[in-house]
Amino acid sequence: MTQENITLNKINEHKSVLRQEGAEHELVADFISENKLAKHAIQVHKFGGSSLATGKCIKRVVEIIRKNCQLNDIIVVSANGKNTDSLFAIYSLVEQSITAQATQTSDELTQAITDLAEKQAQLITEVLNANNTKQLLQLLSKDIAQLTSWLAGDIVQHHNDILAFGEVWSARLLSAILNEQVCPSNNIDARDFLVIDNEQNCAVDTAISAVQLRQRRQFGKLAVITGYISKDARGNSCTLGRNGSDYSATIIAALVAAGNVTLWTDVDGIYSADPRVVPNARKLHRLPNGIAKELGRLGNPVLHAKTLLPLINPQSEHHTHLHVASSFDPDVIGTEIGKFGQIAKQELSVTYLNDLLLAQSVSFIGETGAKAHAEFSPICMDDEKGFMVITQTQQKALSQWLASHDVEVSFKPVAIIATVGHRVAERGDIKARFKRSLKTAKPLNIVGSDNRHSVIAILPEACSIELLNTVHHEMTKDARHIGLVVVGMGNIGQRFLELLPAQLNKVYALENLHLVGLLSSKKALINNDGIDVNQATSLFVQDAQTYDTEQLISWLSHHPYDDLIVVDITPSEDFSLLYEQIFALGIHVIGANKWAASSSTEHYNNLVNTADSHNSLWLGNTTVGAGLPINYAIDDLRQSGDSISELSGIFSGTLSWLFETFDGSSKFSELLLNALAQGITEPDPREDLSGRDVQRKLLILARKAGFELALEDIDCQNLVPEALQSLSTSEFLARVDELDDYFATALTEANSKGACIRYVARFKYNETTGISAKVSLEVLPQSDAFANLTPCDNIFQINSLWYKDNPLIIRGPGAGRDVTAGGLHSDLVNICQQLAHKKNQVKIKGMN
Ligand SMILES: Nc1ncnc2c1ncn2[C@@H]1O[C@H](COP(=O)(O)OP(=O)(O)O)[C@@H](O)[C@H]1O
Ligand SMILES: N[C@@H](CC(=O)OP(=O)(O)O)C(=O)O
Repeated sequence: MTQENITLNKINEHKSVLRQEGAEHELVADFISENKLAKHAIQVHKFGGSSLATGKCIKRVVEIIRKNCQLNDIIVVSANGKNTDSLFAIYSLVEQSITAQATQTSDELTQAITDLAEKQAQLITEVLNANNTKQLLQLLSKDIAQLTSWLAGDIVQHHNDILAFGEVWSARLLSAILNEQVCPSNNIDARDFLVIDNEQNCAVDTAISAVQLRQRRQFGKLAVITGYISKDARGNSCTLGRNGSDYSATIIAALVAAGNVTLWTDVDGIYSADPRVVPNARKLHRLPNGIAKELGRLGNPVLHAKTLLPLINPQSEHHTHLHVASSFDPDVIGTEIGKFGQIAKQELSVTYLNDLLLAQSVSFIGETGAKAHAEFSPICMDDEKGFMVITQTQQKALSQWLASHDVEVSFKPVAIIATVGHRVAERGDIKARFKRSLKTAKPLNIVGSDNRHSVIAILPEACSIELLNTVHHEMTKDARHIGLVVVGMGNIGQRFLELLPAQLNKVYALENLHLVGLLSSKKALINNDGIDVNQATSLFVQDAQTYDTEQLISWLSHHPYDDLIVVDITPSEDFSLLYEQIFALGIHVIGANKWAASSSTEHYNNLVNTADSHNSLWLGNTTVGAGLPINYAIDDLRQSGDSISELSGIFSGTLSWLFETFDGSSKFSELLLNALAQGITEPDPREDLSGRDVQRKLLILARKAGFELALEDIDCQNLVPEALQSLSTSEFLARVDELDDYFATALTEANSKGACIRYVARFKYNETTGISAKVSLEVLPQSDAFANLTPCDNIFQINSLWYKDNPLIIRGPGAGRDVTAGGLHSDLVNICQQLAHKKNQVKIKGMN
């Protein structure tokens, strides 16, 4: 949200330069016209009552504005905390006292007004400097006098004027603190520009409202506008209904063609059920417009039913993004509401509404039913059975409407619980699950909504928290969307991708895994709506774009998945240096890349700690022995209580091939060139002969086994003589026969004792002598387990408390396309299985 913004300070600087140049006039026109350029489009930020409830909250909001806004943005505010509730309560005290003619209420009323005034005064005093405090307290006391006088008069006439105080005070206070601490700001009462038809339909007169808003905004000042309130054509105060400030924000966004609306609240997004009472609710990262609209209609408090209306205008080419974020945790990515592909459409939510009425009448059948539907937009309706579910406030109007048709109606109190998701009313499997989960609630009826995005059960009693949790669990128990990013489009990367479609089809644990990123060192193809796994490589070739690390980290920081797994199939040290940032974002890594796991002790420990503290998983079975389950075996022994004392074996497929094949019948150099031609060695065979690769692998395994050591703690015999070490590859290959004498002698000597030569890795731990580790050419008896391998095979031998005299041995191909890509798939399944047991964490202020 912050990236494209110019900070207020920068704008101010820019403005003062332009002012000196006498160019302010152009700038005014520039900023105030409805600018449709994405980078400069106006952003609307709406702060709900919960975000403005206390002095501390307000200061947090000021900080969000300082960081995220520019001067032509618009702030919309709700009443501080529960002030609207208090104003409603005060109003009904007066109503009651009028009907009951009771005198006692007047004390209660005085107390309620005093409490409200004191609370507001305390907020003012807490956040403003002395001068502004004085000024705002004077205005507050004038308002309280006005409120008291309205309450003593015709309260019905002033109903909305009374309710409006909450937003008026809140906007005035926020604007004052911004003026004092951040930037010039003007406080606008929406009743000065926002004209609606009537309170029932809240249809906005956009032409007049847009012109009046333009007149009210002042160049160079950040506008703070009251939410919730408006006026009718005669200038009377109106409200947009409870929670209506969200709707105010989107109306204003449409009036100024804003690029973005952020609804700042106390929860970090929209959840699959009310997170205050459903602890396992899932955050919906990307909510399709139609589903959001249906959720608002069916009771989701974060989304007022009308919020989306101003933003979904099929005639307009302009598109405004809508976000929900938490002002208590502004850096957490919230929910984005918009147009999304298949993955976002798979999410299900559960919502409920109590205090409704089931109206039954024959005139809800057929043609009159269609008319009733158009007139009342019921929660749900069945025009064959002749019933509709409406709100209590609609009862009177519906009765009158039916009376004019001369038909009878019966009303019964009911509640609804609904499962909401893309076209769920057409999904037999979802309807069946929903029905099963409702068994004990004995619903009166279950109907699909007109827009097909919900299945609604009509309940004879209020929806209990228990029922909500049961239904939610049943509908979402399998849901967890995991994004997969594959980095490295080389030989193994390609094979990994080739195997992916079949894996996704046959492995249950991968059910909700979606390929969303493909990266080479220079290009990236990223698609949050999923990349077709059957065409991954060709789509990459066709559509990948150049990228840099900053862009990559920014995308990783904002990904919309429950979990993201990065599979690093590169040999790149540079990429391994990003692991720490990746882990810090809670992203999991499967690394075939050896750099990170064999980096310096300090770096490695940092990585492990960062991954641990952010619940990021790190698997790297293929760093050693390709697909052979050596890392898993070591992990398993450690976790089971065994302690490993020795690790040894032949860890290099290349050196295994060379020494298994070298029998003296041809020169060592001939064999080496042959291996190079077959692709058995690295392009520069010295990388294999240096022993560094084996040294790194031994370090990785020893660390896995729980020992703290560094690369330097492992003695490494370089099989390349010093004279050949610093040559270019071609120079080395031209002089490769200089290796022959050494290996011929070593082989002859070994053979004379009935032994052979092998390049062996050995790690040993002894309580008294400590750690000893080396990788070197050894002379081994022909009977040794390491002596008789199929060329290219690896062998790993573990000695431990449990495998003392007769060691545990794992042996098999230690390199190759299929086994390595297969090993990576095995890590992938393993991570997905672990994630299936992970609990969600709902972030709500006060709850965690
Ligand atoms: N499905 C849901 N997803 C997110 N929040 C929900 C949901 N259902 C209920 N809530 C609750 O709605 C509250 C937000 O209500 P709202 O009145 O919009 O707040 P604000 O004061 O910011 O306007 C949050 O505290 C949240 O706990
Ligand atoms: N203050 C009004 C309007 C509103 O939208 O408030 P909030 O954003 O706190 O839900 C109400 O309580 O209904």
